Amino acid sequence: MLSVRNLDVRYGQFRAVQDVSMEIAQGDIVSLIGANGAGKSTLLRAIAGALPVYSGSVSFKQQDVTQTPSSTRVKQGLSLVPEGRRLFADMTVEENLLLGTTVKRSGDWNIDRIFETFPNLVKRRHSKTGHLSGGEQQATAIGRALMSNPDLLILDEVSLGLSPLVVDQVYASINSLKGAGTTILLVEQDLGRAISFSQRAICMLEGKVVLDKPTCDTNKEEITQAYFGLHQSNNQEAS
Ligand SMILES: Nc1ncnc2c1ncn2[C@@H]1O[C@H](COP(=O)(O)OP(=O)(O)OP(=O)(O)O)[C@@H](O)[C@H]1O
Repeated sequence: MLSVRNLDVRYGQFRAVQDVSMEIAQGDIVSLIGANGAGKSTLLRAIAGALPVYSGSVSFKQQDVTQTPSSTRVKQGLSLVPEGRRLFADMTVEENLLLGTTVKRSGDWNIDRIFETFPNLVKRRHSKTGHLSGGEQQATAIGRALMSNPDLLILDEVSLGLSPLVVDQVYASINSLKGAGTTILLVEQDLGRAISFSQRAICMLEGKVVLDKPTCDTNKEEITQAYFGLHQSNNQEAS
């Protein structure tokens, strides 16, 4: 589904993402973990085409998309829910959701199914998103991405700014996507949740991937070590 090879992304001279490679297969659920500033958002934005790549490549469904505009990647089935949600505050929930259909990809997602998946949005259907709670905004942002019927859904910090209860609700909704076969790459800071929700954990430190393992083969301690740089090399077995 996604193949990232030796990716470098820079802000001026600063290498925010350094020599990152990863392969994500169809149906994989992958959590991206790392401290503030580790390069997670930069990597996700580069994969989605929102940031130019300095070197390396991104392939999506066997096609090199390294130089492809983000709008074309959405049409191809790659959708990013960015950190901070980026909704149109003066438009209603329904209007924001309908924006997701402008790419006209066929699939099972339509506005009725979004409201079934996120029942907390039903009563807010005609409210401007600027007036919504954080959880409602997050659900709208995820719903808008789903309206494009993505094959790969990338979620940057779904839990950011939400209360634990609302995070549970958002995850319960995302959980229903697993059954639908959608491939998901998400940033999750809660290691327990990352391990229980996803099949694979990728940890970044200072722009590099320092751990990439199936969650059944790792644990909180090993990921914590990688997170703080106590883990020496990628894919190193815990001793
Ligand atoms: N527009 C920018 N210009 C210059 N440097 C930037 C820019 N955006 C991010 N950076 C730097 O790049 C590095 C990686 O940032 P990035 O936002 O990708 O990290 P992150 O892992 O997503 O962090 P967080 O969890 O805080 O969102 C940081 O050192 C950050 O300061």
